[in-house]
Amino acid sequence: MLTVTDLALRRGLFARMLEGVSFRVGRGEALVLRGRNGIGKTTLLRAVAGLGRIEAGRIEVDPDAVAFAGHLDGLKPSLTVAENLSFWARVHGRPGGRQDLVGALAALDLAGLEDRAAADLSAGQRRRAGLARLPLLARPFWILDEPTVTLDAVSVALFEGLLAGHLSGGGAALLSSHLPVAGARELDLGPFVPAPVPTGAEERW
Ligand SMILES: Nc1ncnc2c1ncn2[C@@H]1O[C@H](COP(=O)(O)OP(=O)(O)OP(=O)(O)O)[C@@H](O)[C@H]1O
Repeated sequence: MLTVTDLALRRGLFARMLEGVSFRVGRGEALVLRGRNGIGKTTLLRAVAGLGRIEAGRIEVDPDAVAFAGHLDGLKPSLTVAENLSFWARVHGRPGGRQDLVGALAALDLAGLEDRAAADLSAGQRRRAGLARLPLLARPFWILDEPTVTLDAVSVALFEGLLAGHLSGGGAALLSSHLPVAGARELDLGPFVPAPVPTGAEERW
């Protein structure tokens, strides 16, 4: 479902990172990116989601298969939970009527919170509202940036159940997490390797 070949990325103008990264994620698989703070996990996830610049290499994935739940929850604070989910459904070409949200709200234990403004949610509730787009959009490839941050043990178990159901239904996922994720393979992005100085630069200096 995803093939990444010899990838190098850049964030901003000067910060080059992650040279020669290659991996595949197939149906029924989850792969967790591991590495120190700042190594480039978010940058890599954003690139796979089509949100970042590729310095070298190739990313092969069907963009219409992707549902991205980023490090920030992507919720507009002044809108209610239901309005936020409706917005996300419609942006992805799905119906976003009240009835269409029921399953996703239940899956993330948000029933009863649908009319609360996102600004008034607790951190864990906000994270669950951000993750509710996954069952809502029903897309086969999930890209998740630290999905369990701020979740309590019950909510982590809820998320793991959701992920397990997604994988057993033929879906796939690429995640970053500093915590273990049940049933997932891991890719250690290793130590940061500075980019080589471009040929000829020494003479100019
Ligand atoms: N907009 C930006 N412009 C320039 N550099 C940036 C920008 N955003 C992030 N960076 C840098 O890019 C590097 C990779 O950041 P990234 O967020 O991908 O790391 P990460 O592995 O996800 O870290 P963490 O575990 O802390 O979430 C960091 O050194 C960071 O400071």
